[in-house]
Amino acid sequence: MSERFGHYQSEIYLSGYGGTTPAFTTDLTRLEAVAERVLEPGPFAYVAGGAGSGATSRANREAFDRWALVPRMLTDATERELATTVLGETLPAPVVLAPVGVQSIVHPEAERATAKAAAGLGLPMVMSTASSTSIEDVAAVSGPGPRWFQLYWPNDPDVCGSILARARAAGFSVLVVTLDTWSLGWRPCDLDNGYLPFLKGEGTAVPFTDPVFRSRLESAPDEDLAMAVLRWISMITGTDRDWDALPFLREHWDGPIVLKGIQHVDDARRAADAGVDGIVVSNHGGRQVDGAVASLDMLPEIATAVGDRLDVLFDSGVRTGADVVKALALGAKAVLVGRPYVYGLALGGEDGVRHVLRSLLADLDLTLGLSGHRSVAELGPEVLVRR
Ligand SMILES: Cc1cc2nc3c(=O)[nH]c(=O)nc-3n(C[C@H](O)[C@H](O)[C@H](O)COP(=O)(O)O)c2cc1C
Ligand SMILES: CCCCC(=O)C(=O)O
Repeated sequence: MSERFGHYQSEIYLSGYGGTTPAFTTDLTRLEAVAERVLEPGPFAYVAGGAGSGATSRANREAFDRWALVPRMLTDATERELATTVLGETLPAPVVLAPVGVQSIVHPEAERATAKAAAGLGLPMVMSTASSTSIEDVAAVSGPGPRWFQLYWPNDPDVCGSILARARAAGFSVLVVTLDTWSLGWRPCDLDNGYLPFLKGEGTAVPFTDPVFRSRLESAPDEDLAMAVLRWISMITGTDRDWDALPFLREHWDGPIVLKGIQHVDDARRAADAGVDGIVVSNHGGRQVDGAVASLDMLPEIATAVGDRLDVLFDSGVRTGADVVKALALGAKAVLVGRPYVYGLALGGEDGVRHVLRSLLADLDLTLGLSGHRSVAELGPEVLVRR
């Protein structure tokens, strides 16, 4: 265990057993229920909800239960190493904060609080294009560690270029391009509440602070919010692209490029052929296609096919240390975590995000060690059995 996480672990773990109760649960599978008590129905459903019947979100969790760890004994796992290298950068643990937009709907400090908590732990936060905070304001509170920026790809090339240039200038090095949300999925959970945060101007800080986007408007956003919002929504939704569009990104980004939302092995191969640096095997936490395959079920085949050509990352359904171990054993270099830290933000702002991340890291560290492994690099499919 590295010094860094040894400290987090002992503080949480020993204080818990010593009778000091945490501000809220250390069981990240219970966070949704706990956060529901503090959030308004609209924002809660927006965060917790999934596409359609919710089948994909459920499938994501069930897929983890079909794999089981087989602990090994007497392996001298007293000291564990969680650090790993992703996209050429060393991360203190194989955990990344997934891009989550509109964080102001759960806490006024929004992405600032999340960025500070991530920076304190040295973990990358992927800043969303749909953030409630501008690129420059997030950068100002980010730590010295790697900064990742997520792109919802505007169909106006000059606006896109301007946003990417700002992200580069603000020190973001990795570009994560989300492919699976070129339109919002069918989400009855939000339709039934009549709640879509963007229509209220939430999650528009990036375009509204962008000079090229603003030059496209007849009136400034504070004079005609509805028109500015509609202009933005029509730029980032409704346009699907094809593989021939990718060179545009290379022309406008000189760092690593990661494609998020890959589920089919042929798409993973195509991404590798296109020369991208990484992919996120993800179904957007079940928010886009109802009835889709669990993201974890596609990971082994994809990692086997392209893991030697690019970095394979994973998200959708990660809630526990064991989940992280399973995803790494099945070929992911690191996992992204979404809803759990958003619930932490809702429940306690920056401290709440930190509590969630530290709980996950402590659980990961203990699960790794008690299963008989000294480092995340040792994990492979042989540490699991299929139930
Ligand atoms: C409220 C919310 C907002 C999200 N916003 C974005 C976004 O702006 N960009 C993006 O690429 N993914 C977005 N996602 C998807 C996450 O990046 C991630 O794929 C997903 O949450 C992972 O699943 P999990 O929540 O089960 O961990 C969002 C997810 C949630 C819950
Ligand atoms: C344009 C969609 C942004 C938010 C998002 O990705 C989600 O709600 O899942």
